[in-house]
Amino acid sequence: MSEELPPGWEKRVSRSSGTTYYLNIYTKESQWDTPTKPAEPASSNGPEKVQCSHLLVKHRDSRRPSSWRQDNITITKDEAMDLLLGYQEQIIAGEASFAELASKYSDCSSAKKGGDLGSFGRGAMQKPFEDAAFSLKVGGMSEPVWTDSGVHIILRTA
Ligand SMILES: O=C(N[C@H](Cc1nc2ccccc2[nH]1)C(=O)O)c1cc2ccccc2s1
Repeated sequence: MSEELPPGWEKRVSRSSGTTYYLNIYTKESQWDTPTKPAEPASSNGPEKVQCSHLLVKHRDSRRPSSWRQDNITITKDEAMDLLLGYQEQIIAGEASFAELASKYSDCSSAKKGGDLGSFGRGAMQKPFEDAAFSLKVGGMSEPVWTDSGVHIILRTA
């Protein structure tokens, strides 16, 4: 029986194990499983820009341990994480909106806009923040992310 492969795949035999595998001719990625749908062309490099809101909790070792909320921030990193996890729980439980809690508790000046940072491309924000933001789908919320500013949760809005 002619084994018709979906378009974009080539059947190969592994030199080491003699096992059949399949090569995506666009991305050169290989897989053991027989493909059932056309090979995806090279995946895009992701969006050029994202729009995010964030809730930042600073601590005594933050790059700038001061904010609109508190002139001199003295809590420890552990205390900052505990606070942030509490906010995250409230948001996930639907007890409060992201924007509500960011407005009240974020140590970033973006708190005035419900945490909205606007749209930004790669290279604009501290790398751990950027990597988390660009890995989110629209509507997705990150796990806590550490930067030199403190610890954040990020909501991608566009
Ligand atoms: O760096 C800022 N604020 C810092 C805190 C901070 N550190 C961050 C690190 C990554 C992303 C956002 C961040 N916000 C501060 O107030 O000490 C920004 C505030 C705003 C406000 C509006 C739009 C962009 C930005 S970036």
